[in-house]
Order: sequence, then C-alpha cells, then structure tokens
Amino acid sequence: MTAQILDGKATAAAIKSDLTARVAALKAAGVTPGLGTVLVGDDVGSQKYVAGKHRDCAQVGIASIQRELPATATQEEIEAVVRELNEDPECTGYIVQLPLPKGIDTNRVLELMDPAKDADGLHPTNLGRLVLNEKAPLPCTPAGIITLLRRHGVEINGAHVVVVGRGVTIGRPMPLLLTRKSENATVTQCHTGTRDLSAQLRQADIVVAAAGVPHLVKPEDVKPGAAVLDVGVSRDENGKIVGDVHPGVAEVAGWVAPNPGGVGPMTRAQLLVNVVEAAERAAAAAAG
Ligand SMILES: Nc1nc2c(c(=O)[nH]1)N[C@@H](CN(C=O)c1ccc(C(=O)N[C@@H](CCC(=O)O)C(=O)O)cc1)CN2
Repeated sequence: MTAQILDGKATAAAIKSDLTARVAALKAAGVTPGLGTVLVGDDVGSQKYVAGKHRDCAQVGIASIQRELPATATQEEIEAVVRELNEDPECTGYIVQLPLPKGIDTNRVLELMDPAKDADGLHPTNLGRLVLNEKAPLPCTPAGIITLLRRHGVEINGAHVVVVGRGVTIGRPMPLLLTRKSENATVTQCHTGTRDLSAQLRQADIVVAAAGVPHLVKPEDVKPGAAVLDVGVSRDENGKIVGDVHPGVAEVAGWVAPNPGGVGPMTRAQLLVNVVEAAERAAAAAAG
C-alpha cells in the first residue's frame, strides 16, 4: 500500500482564498485585521516560521506588526512588548513565538497577553474556555490537524487517536479538541513515560506524532490503513527537517501528512483564521 497524501499546502491555500474575501469584507466595514508577532532570539526555525506567518498575512490582506528582541532580552523587556501589543489598536491579534529562550518564564508571558488578542489560543483563559466547551480561539496546530483530516474525508468520529507528545502547543490541547462532541474521537495520550509505545500505536486509527524524536514512529508500529500525521521538526546537520515518522510508514498507512508540506502550512492557516475571527468579533461588538 502507498498512502494517500494529506496535502497541507493545497488545503491551506484554499483556506487562505476564503479568508481573503472575509478580510476584504472587514476592510470595507472599516476594520483592518493586524497580526502581531513577538520573536525573541535567533533560532533559525522560529525565524522561518514567523517570516512565513507574515508572508501569509500579506497574501490575504492582514496587516503585519513585527517585534523582535535579542536572545539576551530580559523577562521585563519581553513583558513590556506584550503590554504594548495589548494596547495597540492596530494589532487585533498576536502571538509570542515559542519556545522562548531558557530562563524566561513562558507562562508568565502568556498570562500577560490580552485573551481577546490571543491568536494562538494558548492564554490560560482560552485553554480554560476550550475545557469548558466555550467559544475560544483554537490552538493552531491541533485545529489545523482536524481541518486537514476533515477536508480529506478521514473519519474522526469514533476513531481511536494516539497522540504522542505532551507539549503546550500540540500534545496537551490536541486531545481536548478531539474529544469534543463535534469530533467524538477516543484518545490515548503517549509520552516519554509510556511503557510500550509500539503497542499503543498499533491500536491507532489516527496517529499524531509530536514528540520531537526523529523517526520515532516506524512502519511496524502502524495499523494498515491508519492516518499518520508527522508534526516533528528535528533538524539534521544540514538544517533539513527530520520528522517523527519514518518514511517507510507511507507503505503501511492509508494516509500520511508529509513533513514539510502537511501540518506546518495548516498551523499557519489556522493562525490566520483566528486573527480574522477575532477581528470579526471586534467589528460585531463595535457595531453594537
Ligand atoms: N506561538 C507559537 N509557537 C509555536 C507554534 C505555535 O503554534 N505557536 N508551533 C510551532 C512552530 N510553528 C508555528 O509557530 C510552525 C511550524 C511549522 C510551520 C511550517 O510552515 N512548516 C513548513 C516547513 C518550513 C521549513 O522548511 O522549516 C512545512 O511544514 O511545510 C509553520 C509554523 C512551535 N512554536
């Protein structure tokens, strides 16, 4: 078997085309959505991701506000930028690119953000709203994965999903989204403390691999026909992405999200969705 492709690039392009029309409507109503990014340090991957986010904004007509700080920036300097974006009327939504340099209290930075401007859905208030089933901006990678599966007709309802990883951007929120009534999946969350990862993976109809361990998921770990989404972004000595999924998995799985070209573009597309939805909410509130 050779797996079908969960094409994140093409799906993200379709979402961006829809958003372009919504941004034009907002502008006609006098509201220009603006995405702010806070990038601290010189991690090449983070610089690439942030640059990609601003390229996307330009494509759909969202204004860009970029704040960059050196790797030596203090907690207070980063928090000052967050306070500034909270107050900036041109910035309708923003993100703090993660990870922040060692020694910075990430949770304190996220907690300081205005939850109404949190374009990543990572503010504690918005994560709490997700737990309570209330409307909130959704964490970009988990929401992007669900859209990618849906748009390719992969059944989530009743599926057994194994999520590998427990990080704040993917592993923790992913099961919260998948177990909503609208998705209705059964989720097993695995991590470095899982005793027999292969045994867990072999039960899965859908695998989300977000551990950051190169080629962790091997062909023999995958149930024939399963959908496998690779979210790992380790890099080799030439800076090339090495995912969490062994390339041989494509011979066993029914669907694979390539890496690059799968989940990454969907993460960026969902960010734009969150920015546009926040601007639409602000416009509706202003109209009374
Ligand atoms: N504040 C946040 N920080 C981070 C998040 C996040 O959602 N919010 N997620 C990841 C990184 N990330 C988004 O910021 C991200 C990862 C990958 C891509 C992407 O488009 N990847 C391309 C390949 C690009 C390359 O060649 O390096 C692809 O997969 O095709 C976009 C965003 C951690 N931090």
